[in-house]
Amino acid sequence: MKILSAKQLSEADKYSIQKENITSVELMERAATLVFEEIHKRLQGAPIPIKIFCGIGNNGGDGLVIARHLIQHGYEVTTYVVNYSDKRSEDFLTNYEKLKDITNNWPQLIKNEDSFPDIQTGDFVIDAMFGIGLNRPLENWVGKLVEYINASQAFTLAIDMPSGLFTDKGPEKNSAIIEADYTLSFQAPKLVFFLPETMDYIGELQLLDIGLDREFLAKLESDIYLIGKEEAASLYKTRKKNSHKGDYGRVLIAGGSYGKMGSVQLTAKAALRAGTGLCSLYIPKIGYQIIQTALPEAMVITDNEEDLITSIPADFDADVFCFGMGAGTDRKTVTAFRQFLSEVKTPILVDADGINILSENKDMLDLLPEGSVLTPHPGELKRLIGEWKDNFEKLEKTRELSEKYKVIVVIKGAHTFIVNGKEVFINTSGNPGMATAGSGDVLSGIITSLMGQQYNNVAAAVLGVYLHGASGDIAVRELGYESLLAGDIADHIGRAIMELFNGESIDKR
Ligand SMILES: NC(=O)C1=CN([C@@H]2O[C@H](COP(=O)(O)OP(=O)(O)OC[C@H]3O[C@@H](n4cnc5c(N)ncnc54)[C@H](OP(=O)(O)O)[C@@H]3O)[C@@H](O)[C@H]2O)[C@@H](O)CC1
Ligand SMILES: Nc1ncnc2c1ncn2[C@@H]1O[C@H](COP(=O)(O)OP(=O)(O)O)[C@@H](O)[C@H]1O
Ligand SMILES: [K+]
Repeated sequence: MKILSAKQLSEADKYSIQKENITSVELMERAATLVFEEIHKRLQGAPIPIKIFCGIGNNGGDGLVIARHLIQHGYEVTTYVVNYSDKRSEDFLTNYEKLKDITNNWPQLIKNEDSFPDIQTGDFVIDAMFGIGLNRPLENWVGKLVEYINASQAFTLAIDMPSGLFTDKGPEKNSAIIEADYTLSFQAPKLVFFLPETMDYIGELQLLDIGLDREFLAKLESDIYLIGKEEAASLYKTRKKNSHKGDYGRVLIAGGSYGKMGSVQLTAKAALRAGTGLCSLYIPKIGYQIIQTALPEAMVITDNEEDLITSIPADFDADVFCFGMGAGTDRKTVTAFRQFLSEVKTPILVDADGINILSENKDMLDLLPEGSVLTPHPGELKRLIGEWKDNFEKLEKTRELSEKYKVIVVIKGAHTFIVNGKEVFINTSGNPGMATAGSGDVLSGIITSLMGQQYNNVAAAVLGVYLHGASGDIAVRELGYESLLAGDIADHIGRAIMELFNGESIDKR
């Protein structure tokens, strides 16, 4: 699904109005009625005090429509107009009159701090103050009102987006933003819903299809895509009955050092679970017995050195190489990686200490084969691209790095971002149970495995990240967040692949 900007969404509104030959107030009625239906479905007429805070633009207009329907269905509603200026939008005014026509309980005006209403913890607050039209931070008493609502602890539903949040840029420091428990957003997801610094304001997210023109939406250009089950399933390649292990990739995973052999073991296990035909590991001598015992399906080659890696065989017959987990940054390992990069021809996946080595030796970035994949967590990314002022800048700097070195960068996080030049894919699977040691190693194994199975490298990264999160989601249902181990993520990859197709076994499709 495409992520659209505020400008594109307004254009889509305008186009759809023209094409369908409806008025903008009719579109508002349609959108806000959908919101009302969602609320009604859940509340089922419950006598909960509902307090709707409306701005004076079209987001406020939505709030007035929602108020009208709720009142007509017998709910206990108080409507407030946050009267920050006299410039009321036409559609707001139309719905203001319509609301006055059906109730004597007219909207109350809020004009300063003295007119803030009482809000109880058990109230249901609807935030219809500002949507995609916000163009500057909320100030003075309007900002204070937002903080007052947040402090109330009442359940808060944001319409289209939490008030105070911009659609296409990061918030200014200390600005007032509604901390929603739930956001019902129109038509398309907005980028800020997924960025680390703003995602917490959204609460749970639900998108409402308000029926904007499909052809127009399809033609809108966007480089940013949201990846869910449907998108992931479309990337999946079925297996042929007439095939053998050589068809599913020869993988070489190089890494590990004294005390860190678990990392490569997790990567190799994940690669095998994700379908790799032949998996070999290149590790220091110390790891030989550990790996052979823990993972009999993998083959092992050892370095001459006992505790760390001092060479990596670039001439090994592999479709894809993976380097970095648990490898350390000893001078000898840096030299080995440099030598390997100067010889290797196929794209590689670089994680963890591999990325740290690149950060400390930036000239080595030039040696990365085109289409290689880097999988930094934010700390590793910072070492690679330097500090950023907000997540929009982080994304821009990552795009520059990706374009300059022709590599795919996977920024790991609660929502992992896969950056391929200008293109960005945002993952939606995964859960906080996955914030556990080694889960990044498992991700590297899955992506490497798919690269080896002849997925193109971008598809491997996108599908790999989705499957990693989906495996974690399945494992957590059995184990709970706290108990989830990285190895459990690896163990559930098969189920995650099957769930792409609603649980059907897919090997004979
Ligand atoms: N047909 C459609 O288009 C549909 C639209 N829909 C709905 O419309 C919403 C967009 O509506 P919108 O464009 O009217 O913008 P909105 O978010 O209400 O705010 C604009 C107002 O805020 C003001 N303002 C801005 N920043 C401010 C600040 N910091 N402090 C104070 N004031 C500030 C700004 O004033 P100005 O900058 O001109 O002074 C203006 O008055 C969208 O999110 C969705 O909910 C749906 O019904 C579907 C159909
Ligand atoms: N809250 C979360 N929601 C979803 N995924 C998460 C969450 N926390 C961590 N993850 C995922 O877990 C992995 C952690 O990777 P990383 O930080 O490299 O861990 P490690 O180095 O211990 O292997 C990433 O893929 C990340 O996306
Ligand atoms: K809002």
